Amino acid sequence: MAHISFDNVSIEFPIFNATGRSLTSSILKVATGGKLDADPNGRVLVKALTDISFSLREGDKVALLGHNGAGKSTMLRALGRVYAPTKGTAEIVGEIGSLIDISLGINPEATGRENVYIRGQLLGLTKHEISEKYSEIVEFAELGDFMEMPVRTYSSGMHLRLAFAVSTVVRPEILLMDEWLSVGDADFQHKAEDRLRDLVSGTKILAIATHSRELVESVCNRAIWLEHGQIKMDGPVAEVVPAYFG
Ligand SMILES: Nc1ncnc2c1ncn2[C@@H]1O[C@H](COP(=O)(O)OP(=O)(O)OP(=O)(O)O)[C@@H](O)[C@H]1O
Repeated sequence: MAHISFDNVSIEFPIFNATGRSLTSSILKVATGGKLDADPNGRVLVKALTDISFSLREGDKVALLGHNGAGKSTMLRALGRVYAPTKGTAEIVGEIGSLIDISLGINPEATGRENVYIRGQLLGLTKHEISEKYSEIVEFAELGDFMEMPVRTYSSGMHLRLAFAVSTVVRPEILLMDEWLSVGDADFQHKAEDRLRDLVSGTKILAIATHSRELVESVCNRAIWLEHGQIKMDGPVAEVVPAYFG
């Protein structure tokens, strides 16, 4: 059973070329973003997440809400095991799929076909699994003979079609998204929307960082509101969304 449990998780970034003296308050400054603090040596620390505790179980489709710098992306990266907690423990059980930065690993000098294999392997698929899904990916991306051309010859929309088609071919238990992907021209967007909805409905746990009320209300059943790296509210969409968006 896929599940996630964060117990007093904090994530801090030490900044090596800044000192506490550059902060307007020597102890703590809060503006937009996480909290800025200084360690005993006067080194600046960005406290991106502080004492975060929550658990997610199968069926949870959670929106991460919060102003710029509140900690949403850091939280997604912690959920994806990209960042380990500086303090506390994060237990993440289940196969993770990330639609954050779908172009990651795409090599402009390689052909579309070669990139399907590169990106597919980054997503955790074996060569054999990619070969099995290859025609589905090409059909979805509608790139035809361009699959044999280097990606540097693609338009930006074609590039995104390829990245989207490969990235959405996996069916993870835990799906992480940074906003709803909107790619390609009107026709492709329509197809992409259907594919994303299908992917989201098939996933066991979804975490999506977003600033869109409409998206939260149509896709999620739970919302976590982050403020300066801490949980301000965690509950059903019907409670958190009106409190956050007003
Ligand atoms: N690699 C990093 N090094 C230093 N500080 C970082 C790093 N990544 C994030 N931060 C800090 O952590 C805090 C949270 O950032 P994060 O990107 O998680 O916010 P966010 O809620 O996703 O914001 P946005 O809505 O603007 O995307 C911010 O104060 C940011 O400055």
